[in-house]
Amino acid sequence: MTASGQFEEIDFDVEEALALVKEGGAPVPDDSGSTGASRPVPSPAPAAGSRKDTAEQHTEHHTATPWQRARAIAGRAPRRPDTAVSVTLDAALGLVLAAPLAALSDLPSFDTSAMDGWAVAGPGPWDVRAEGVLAGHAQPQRLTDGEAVRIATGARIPQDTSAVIRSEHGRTDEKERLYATRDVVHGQDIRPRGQECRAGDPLLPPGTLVTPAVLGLAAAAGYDTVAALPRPRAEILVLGDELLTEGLPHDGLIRDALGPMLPSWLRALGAEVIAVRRLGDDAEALRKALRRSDADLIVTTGGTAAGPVDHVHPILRRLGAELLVDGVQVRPGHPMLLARLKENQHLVGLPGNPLAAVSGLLTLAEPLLRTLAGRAAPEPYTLPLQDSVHGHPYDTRLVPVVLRGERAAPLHYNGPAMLRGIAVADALAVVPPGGARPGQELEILDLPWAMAGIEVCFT
Ligand SMILES: Nc1nc2c(c(=O)[nH]1)N[C@H]1C(S)=C(S)[C@@H](COP(=O)(O)OP(=O)(O)OC[C@H]3O[C@@H](n4cnc5c(N)ncnc54)[C@H](O)[C@@H]3O)O[C@H]1N2
Ligand code: MOO
Repeated sequence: MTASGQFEEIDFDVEEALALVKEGGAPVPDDSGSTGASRPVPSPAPAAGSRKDTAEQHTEHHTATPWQRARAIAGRAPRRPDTAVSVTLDAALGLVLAAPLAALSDLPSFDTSAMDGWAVAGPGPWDVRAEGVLAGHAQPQRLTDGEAVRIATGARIPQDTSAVIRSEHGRTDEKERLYATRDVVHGQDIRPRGQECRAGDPLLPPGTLVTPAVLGLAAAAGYDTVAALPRPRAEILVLGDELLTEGLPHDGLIRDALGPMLPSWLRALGAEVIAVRRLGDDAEALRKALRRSDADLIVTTGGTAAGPVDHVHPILRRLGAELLVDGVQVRPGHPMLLARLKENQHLVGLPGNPLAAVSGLLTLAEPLLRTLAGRAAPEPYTLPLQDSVHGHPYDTRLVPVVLRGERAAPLHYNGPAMLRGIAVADALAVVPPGGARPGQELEILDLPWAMAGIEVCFT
């Protein structure tokens, strides 16, 4: 069935009909000179004479967004307001704090011994008490001058203690009298209550990424749950009749490489993947899936070009979606697209060629998910290139590289349909139009397991 055949056969609902009526005359959102790419989805094949601006629309349709600008547009997606959730510590890793983390108690919450040894009072030698003090025990009896008590690291300091002597810096005689083998400084090896913070002290601002260390700090400061921004919810729609989910390729059919790859890739970028659906090349199934989805981000694979079964553009148009990015000046992956389906719902259309899809993930999905999850952009960095890389005459290239010492070595097997290069890569190098020579500094995009690997392990 052709795309246009499907177009006529399927029934319209009111919103879709309105979207079509508005087509060509739909309001072009004010991009304030910032995106230069925000526009209604143009018709792939407008009827002759139906629009005066056909030629202009056609030209615009083929105006791809520069790579940096496409990333910036994706990174400006508005977050749902007031979406903070209370999350138990074991589920908070990789999220971003939605509220300041203030200490719920003093840290430490009591004067505590920093070392195993003796707590002593006054000048030595000291009589050592029969019973020692261990961590987690109730408040020990106060010391009197000339008295010592064996004490464990983390145990409560008895009142009137003047110092702690480490076990290796003291010796006892047969009468249990303690002698210091080094000078004793008043207060040594005692961690006073509130040394790190007082109850109410601000510890971390909102927007902090919850790392393993943040979980430890939150627990130490008395938290069972934290207020965090939820993971953006992503749904994956895999398009293509030619895809097999198991076994060897045969008879023109190929294995689906994206269905197995995308969920963990999106998780690594901070998303919660709520569904993976295989829709074949069925325009109506795509339309229904888009209408039904309540995901924050829908990722489609394939069908972005202008072939007879490339349904993404026509269906977005039918649904009245707003194309924010329609093609990007990047290789591979130039047919990638970003659309707003409705308020707080975006679609990233990844090209079907697998490395082109990776390029789309890092160009559009990464900044979008980062913004939705409230995470800050990583600090950009460059590395010198080890060997020369051919460039595209006009477009940016993303080339898989391994990081060797202080250099980025480009990998072979970097064609749009190939995954051999990226499978052993540490990162992608951003190659400017025209190419790059050995020693040239190139921007490096880390792969998400290097950038935010904690999410990969824990979701
Ligand atoms: N006339 C033109 N044709 C094409 C152009 C162009 O500019 N003009 N661009 C080419 C480029 S570049 C790409 S990339 C593709 C993008 O095509 P689609 O997004 O429509 O993707 P498909 O046609 O569905 O598939 C392309 C290719 O990838 C294979 N594929 C698809 N899905 C998967 C999957 N899940 N796992 C593995 N491989 C997949 C599919 O079989 C095709 O071989 O368009 C070019 N054409
Ligand atoms: O996106 Mo295509 O080559 O650039 O595969």
